[in-house]
Amino acid sequence: MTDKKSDKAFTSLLPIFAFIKPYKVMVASALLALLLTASVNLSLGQGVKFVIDNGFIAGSQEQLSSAILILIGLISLLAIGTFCRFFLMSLLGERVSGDIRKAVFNKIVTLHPSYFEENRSGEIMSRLTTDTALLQSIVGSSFSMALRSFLMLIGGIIMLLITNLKLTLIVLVCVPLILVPMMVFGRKVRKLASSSQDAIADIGTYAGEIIQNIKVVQSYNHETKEKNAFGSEVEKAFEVAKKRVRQRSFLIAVVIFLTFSAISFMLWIGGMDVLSGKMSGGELGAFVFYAIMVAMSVATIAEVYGELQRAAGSATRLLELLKVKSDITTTDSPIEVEKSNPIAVQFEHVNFCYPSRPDAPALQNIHLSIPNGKTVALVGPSGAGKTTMFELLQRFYDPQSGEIKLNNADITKVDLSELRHTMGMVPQHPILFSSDVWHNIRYGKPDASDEEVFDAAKKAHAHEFIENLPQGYGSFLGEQGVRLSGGQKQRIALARAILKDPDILLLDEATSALDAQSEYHVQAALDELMKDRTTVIIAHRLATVLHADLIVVMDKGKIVDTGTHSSLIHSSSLYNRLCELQFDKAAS
Ligand SMILES: Nc1ncnc2c1ncn2[C@@H]1O[C@H](COP(=O)(O)OP(=O)(O)OP(=O)(O)O)[C@@H](O)[C@H]1O
Repeated sequence: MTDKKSDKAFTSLLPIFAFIKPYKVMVASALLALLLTASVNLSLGQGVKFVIDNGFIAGSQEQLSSAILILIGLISLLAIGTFCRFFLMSLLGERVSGDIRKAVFNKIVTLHPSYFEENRSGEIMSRLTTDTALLQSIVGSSFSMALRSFLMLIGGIIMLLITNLKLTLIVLVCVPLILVPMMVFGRKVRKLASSSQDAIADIGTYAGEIIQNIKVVQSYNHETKEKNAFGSEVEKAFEVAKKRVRQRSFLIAVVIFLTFSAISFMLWIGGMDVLSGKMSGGELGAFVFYAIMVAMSVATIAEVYGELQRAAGSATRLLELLKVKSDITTTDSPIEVEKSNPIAVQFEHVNFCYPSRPDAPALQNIHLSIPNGKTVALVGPSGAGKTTMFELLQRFYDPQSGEIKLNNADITKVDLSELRHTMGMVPQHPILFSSDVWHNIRYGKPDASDEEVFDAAKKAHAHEFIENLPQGYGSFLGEQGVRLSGGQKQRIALARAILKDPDILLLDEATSALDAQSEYHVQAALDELMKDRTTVIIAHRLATVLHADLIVVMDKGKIVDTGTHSSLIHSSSLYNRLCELQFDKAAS
């Protein structure tokens, strides 16, 4: 039963061969080196025999010298072969794990966003790093170790049988006697090692969260509390490690005792035979050599077996990830969006629930026309579904029913990258990468010239402050752009969108109030960006709704009213209330 289960587990390793296949020559050379080292290893036993019988026992200095020379020759061959095998296999392991990492990452970046809601990012990261590292050690060392040990085991047993039948039978009885306790303890150690790894991972997660939220920790004076909590996590990990270390030490002691006792027993029996003249001293030497080789091979195979089992788990997880199909794909024969500048947008009876909440409609029967070149403002209380409209427009999700059209072309039939190329999104919280200003603005158009970047920054009213940064456009902005103020981050994000020059602009306004000067700059940049473009804005500011051609009032996933500011202020009680709450009371 267990065997069947592990057989099944091992078959999950098979797809790795697809990644090894391109490196056939490397594998073949490594196997050749492996064969060489295994046969040299086996002939070393004969070398030992020769040295003892022809050198020591025969008492001939000359023969001893030539025997040692042959031995050194064999050892040199062994060294060269081992170098080739180790170098090629390790390189193959690195190469293959690199390829797997790339394949996994390439998959991840194309997956639909809801995949990341169902699967924790920490887990996906560990597939990319830990699981691939485990496969690297499998390809780079375990496979070749297992193969080498297998060859040596078979070869060793044959040599033992040739050398002395009686002693061989003793060895074959002794090996399991040593192996069984080793495997029992080994399994315990492995279990403890994996829980020890889990405990260390917990420590990492804990510290990561505290570092990320350090300001909250400090402002609530929670340093001591966090120190204690972290301390107890560390102690927990230590307790697990202590158990593991104890078991491991015990394992080593037992192995040493059993192995050397068995060798002593063999020497005793073999020594008796030598004394009675039934075998030569050299034969006994060679025999001990082969017996140790057989025992070591069996031990290695047992160890590698455990490792392969663990790797099978990793491989299964990785391959599962590689097999995931994105829910959002381009059809085989995509249609073109009729080119008109700007482009009109149409929501036709759209109904949508997030996959994680199939019973809670986020949008219900949304029917809305956004004429080309116009600005539409979405307003509504929190959770009304405004952001969801943007998510659907960019096809991060597809609606369960209804259609969204750009110039009458259903967006699910349009090429996905073409669709996203058409749109430019400026999120409420600008997303900046830990890099310099160049990289962050060029994200909108990677091949933009320096002049184009300057131009976009100027239009976004960002050029001046960027020039004043310590290294100008080459200034590093820190993780998530921590080295910039809120208004500055927004203007960088706007410059990025200006550089992209999209047909449709999706703008999620910042809710946090900017100071008058930043507000002026951001508004001026926005005016520039919205000129002659179809624009949808999630509006939080009075200036925006006043300028909008159409205001769409949303609540609980539905459109409740549409109109202009002056009409809605009379006709829509919700809009009226929102204005009072959100905008300046006097103005509304
Ligand atoms: N990824 C998600 N998975 C499940 N439900 C979601 C997800 N994102 C949003 N929702 C739910 O969908 C509904 C609409 O959310 P949405 O973010 O569109 O509202 P919003 O109008 O943009 O609100 P806010 O102004 O607060 O940003 C809410 O009830 C929200 O809880």
